[in-house]
Amino acid sequence: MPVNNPPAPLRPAHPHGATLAQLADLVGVPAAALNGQAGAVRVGGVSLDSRTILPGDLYLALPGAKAHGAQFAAAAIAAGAAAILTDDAGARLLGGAPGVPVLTVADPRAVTGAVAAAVYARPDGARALELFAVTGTNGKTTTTYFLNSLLQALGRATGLIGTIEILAGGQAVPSKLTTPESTDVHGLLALMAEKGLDAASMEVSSHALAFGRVDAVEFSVAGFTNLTQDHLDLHGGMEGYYSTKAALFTPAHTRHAVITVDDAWGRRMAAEASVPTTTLATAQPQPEGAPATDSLGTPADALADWQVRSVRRDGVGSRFGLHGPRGAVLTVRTGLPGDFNVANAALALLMVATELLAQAAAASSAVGQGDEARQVVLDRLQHVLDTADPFTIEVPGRMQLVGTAPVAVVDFAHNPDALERALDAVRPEAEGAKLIAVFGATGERDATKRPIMGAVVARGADVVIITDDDPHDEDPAAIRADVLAGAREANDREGLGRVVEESGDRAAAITRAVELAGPEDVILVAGRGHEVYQEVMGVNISLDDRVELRTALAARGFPLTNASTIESSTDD
Ligand SMILES: CC(=O)N[C@H]1[C@@H](OP(=O)(O)OP(=O)(O)OC[C@H]2O[C@@H](n3ccc(=O)[nH]c3=O)[C@H](O)[C@@H]2O)O[C@H](CO)[C@@H](O)[C@@H]1O[C@H](C)C(=O)N[C@@H](C)C(=O)N[C@H](CCC(=O)O)C(=O)O
Ligand SMILES: Nc1ncnc2c1ncn2[C@@H]1O[C@H](COP(=O)(O)OP(=O)(O)OP(=O)(O)O)[C@@H](O)[C@H]1O
Repeated sequence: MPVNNPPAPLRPAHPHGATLAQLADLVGVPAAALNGQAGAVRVGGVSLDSRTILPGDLYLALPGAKAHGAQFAAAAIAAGAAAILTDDAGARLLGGAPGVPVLTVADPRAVTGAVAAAVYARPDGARALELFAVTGTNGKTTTTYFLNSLLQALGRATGLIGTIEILAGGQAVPSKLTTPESTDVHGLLALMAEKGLDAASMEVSSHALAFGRVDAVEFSVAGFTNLTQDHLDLHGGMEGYYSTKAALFTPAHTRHAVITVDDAWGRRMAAEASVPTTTLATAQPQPEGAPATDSLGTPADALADWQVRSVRRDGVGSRFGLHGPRGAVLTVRTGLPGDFNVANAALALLMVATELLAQAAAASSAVGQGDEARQVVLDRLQHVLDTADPFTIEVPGRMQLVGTAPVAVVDFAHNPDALERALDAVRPEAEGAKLIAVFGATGERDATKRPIMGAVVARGADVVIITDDDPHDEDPAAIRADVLAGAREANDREGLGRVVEESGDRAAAITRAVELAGPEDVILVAGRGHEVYQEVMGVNISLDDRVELRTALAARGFPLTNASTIESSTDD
């Protein structure tokens, strides 16, 4: 997702704010360091981007990979910044008399979350929202949408923060980052509380954890989906990626953890979590009755507190049972295709169940009615699952059905595991029917996954059309060459006999896929999901896979769905 012009920050209309003296105390700066009356200056907001400073804000001038925030201090002051917090290097860049008070700390990013939390805290210090966090390589967006839908079905007034959009009580704002900077996160949560919301679901990316974007945010329940290769450019390797994610499952961030233990990373996460943890196994026993195992051969199902069992196809979606301790069973349905959406639905349900069961246990322990209270929670959840069908929703660009014959799907899969699962989920059942995949890799992100993804598409699809994604500042032809090399190598070495084509223009690649399709075939356009711009050399070019696919299908007279989130998402 291109990040060119930061949007106006979403924050409360009536922030309580904090004085510089209070903030100096919080970050360990001696009061004597504040000259004259500076300690009495009250800041009403906080931002680490000069372009989103509002009058009276504290500007956090942080060192970055490309620049030092102090280089933008003049712009921040011109926008009305009342004070600056920075490091020694920033203070030197500011020179002697910037014109506003300056607080200097060794590592400003390390205190950013706490400062933002203090500025946006409610005067009574109360925690306003029940917060649910989802992390993992894949499934964060879908699981947060499922959480949001289930919480609403339970009567909660909800907010959502994630890759696609931010929902803050009647306002839907397209997202720039999966997890915004902590200054924006705290502003958003305060805005949600001001609007009377009482619960929110949030995606927490590994970048967010690495850059302290959820510092001083207290989650009720944090959920883990899975860990497979991605973002190795940031983390250096899987071990670094794992330990960054593991930081979420500590008392610094959450009160409870719900961890999917289908693979060895999940089991390690559950073993190392330092908060009360509930485990979930979603991998299906194969064959019937045998325990599910991971690549190390360990039975996941046998270790988990809750298990997904008896998955059955139901239309394009699935039905399953979620089995828990003491004979608990919840019967669940999701209308979204793929076993991974069974896992996402089970995780969302168990996160909410964990919170409700913890509340019920706390309320009933005094009167010794734990079992009854537990059953009331489970019955309520089952009632809502049966009546509201909360996991049958449209998640923009996630397994989104655009056409029916051929089945034509747009999906966000852009790493090896997601791609393999997405291809598997849409494989046509009719004999002789083809799966046609359109795919391309992003520039300036983990280049090692490109040939791997090329091979995955060649193995999973009958016809492969390799195209561009967001090249950013890289040469798109070179990115395609990396992906094509993986696809052709797998095709030749494994004798797959696939048709592999190249088409740099993504809209043309989608049209080509439709040209090659018959009504019995399936088209999967993977990698960009809900995105409506392609970023090429700093320029945003309008491109929406769903619109292109629909136009190409319509031109050939193929039947379309009436997916409702296509049009609206092109408005931003
Ligand atoms: C690697 C990374 O995450 N970098 C983030 C980081 O950049 P940086 O610290 O290097 O910033 P910089 O560009 O050197 O600028 C230094 C400072 O000057 C400030 N500045 C800069 C320009 C200006 O005019 N005024 C101004 O105040 C910046 O806000 C920054 O604080 O701080 C910036 C300010 O908030 C972020 O915009 C930037 O996100 C970049 C753009 C980004 O694309 N991040 C992606 C990779 C990311 O975080 N993705 C994950 C999800 C990944 C996934 O799961 O697929 C996400 O959570 O979205
Ligand atoms: N639980 C899952 N396991 C593996 N793949 C999944 C899972 N859920 C979804 N996917 C696949 O991954 C893609 C991305 O899903 P989703 O957007 O929900 O995850 P995400 O973690 O938010 O991804 P990102 O961080 O890249 O935005 C989907 O389009 C689908 O192909």
